[in-house]
Amino acid sequence: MSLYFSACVLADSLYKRYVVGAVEGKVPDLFDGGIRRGTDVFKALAIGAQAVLIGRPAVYGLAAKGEYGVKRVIEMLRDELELTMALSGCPTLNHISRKHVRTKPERPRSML
Ligand SMILES: Cc1cc2nc3c(=O)[nH]c(=O)nc-3n(C[C@H](O)[C@H](O)[C@H](O)COP(=O)(O)O)c2cc1C
Repeated sequence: MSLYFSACVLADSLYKRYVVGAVEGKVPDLFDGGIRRGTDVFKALAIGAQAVLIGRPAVYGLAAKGEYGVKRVIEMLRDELELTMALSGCPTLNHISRKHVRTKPERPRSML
């Protein structure tokens, strides 16, 4: 996700303008691809997604431990997301916002 996320945040204004802007709430804004941990879910929601999709992590869980493995993958993502929310001061999903993530150009300012 970090590479994927870098691409996303660098294109953040384009994403907002042409994706979120274009659909204008007419269709759900789903983030698909590269979700591997709860922090990835948090970042996707912060840049405007309403939900995320997972593909390979569920398949990996299935291959390792069958139905239980898929359940564990989802539990781990949820637990990591909840921890990230707690550490970020977000009591609910609605509290996650764009101000919780920084793009590469914004980074030096945040380090002052
Ligand atoms: C086993 C498997 C089958 C998939 N089949 C389809 C498909 O039939 N049509 C489709 O549009 N995407 C399909 N995908 C792509 C997923 O919907 C998703 O876009 C992709 O896995 C990226 O998410 P990930 O990084 O979490 O794997 C498939 C992915 C996997 C792993």
